[in-house]
Amino acid sequence: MAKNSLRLGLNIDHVATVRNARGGAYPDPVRAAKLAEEAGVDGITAHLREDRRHIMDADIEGLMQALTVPLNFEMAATDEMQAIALRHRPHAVCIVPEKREERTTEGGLEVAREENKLAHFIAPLRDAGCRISIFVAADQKQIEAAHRIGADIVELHVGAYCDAHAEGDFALRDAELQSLREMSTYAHSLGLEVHAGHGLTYDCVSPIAAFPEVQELNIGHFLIGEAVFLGLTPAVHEMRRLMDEARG
Ligand SMILES: CC(=O)[C@@H](O)[C@H](O)COP(=O)(O)O
Ligand SMILES: NCC(=O)COP(=O)(O)O
Repeated sequence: MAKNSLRLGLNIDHVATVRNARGGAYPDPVRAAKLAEEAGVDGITAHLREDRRHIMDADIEGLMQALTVPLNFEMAATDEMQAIALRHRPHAVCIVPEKREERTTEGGLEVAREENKLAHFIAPLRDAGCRISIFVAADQKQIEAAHRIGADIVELHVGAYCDAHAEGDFALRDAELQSLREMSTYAHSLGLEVHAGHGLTYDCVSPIAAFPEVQELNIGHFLIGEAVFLGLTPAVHEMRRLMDEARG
C-alpha cells in the first residue's frame, strides 16, 4: 500500500449548521467546500439529513456543480434520499443510520438484520455509478454483511474511541482502538476499502491515521470549529500534517 494513500475528506455539514441557526445564506457550505478544495482536501462529505437540520437540498445541487474533488454524499436508506442521489449521481454514497431525535450519528448502520433490503436499496445507486460506502461500527458481523451486499467501502464509526479519549477514559479508548484496528484489517482482508470518521480531532487522529488499511478519513465538526480560530485553510493543513506524520 502506498505510503501517502490516506485521503482527507472534509465534512462541511456544520458550516450549514451555523447558517441555519439564523436562516439566510451565510456562511455558505459551498464556499467552504471550494476553499477546502484549494487547501488540498481530497474530497467533500455532506450529510443530507431527513430533517434538513444542516445541509439542504440546494447545497447538494451547489456542491455537485462547484466541486472538482469527489463528493461523498451521506444519507439514510430512504426512498427520498435514494431519488436525490440518483438525480445527482455523486462519486460516493455513504449509507448512515439516522434517528430524528439524536444529536449526532450515534452508531453504525444495522446491516446484518437488513441485508436483503439494503442489497436492493444500493443496487440502483451502484448501477448509476456511485461507489457504495456503509457507515458501520467496528463489528465483524456488520462488516461481513456490508461485504455480502456488495458495498465497495466501509467507513468505521470512530466516535466511541474519540469520546473515550476526550473523557480521559484511556482503558476504554485503547479497547476501542484495538477493535477498530482489528476490524480495519478484517474489512481490508475481505476486499473492502476502509474509511474512518466521526469525532476526530487533532488530539486523537494519529492512531487512526496510522492504520495502514485506512484509505480515507472524513472529518468535519472539529475542523469547522477550529476554522473559527485558525481559518479553514490552516485548520485543514494542520490535520493533513498530523495525518501524514502518523502515516510515516
Ligand atoms: C455520519 C456522520 O458521522 C456525519 O455525517 C455526522 O453525523 C455529521 O454530523 P451530525 O451527526 O451532527 O449530522
Ligand atoms: N462520516 C463521519 C464524518 O463525515 C465526519 O464526522 P465529524 O468529524 O463531523 O464528527
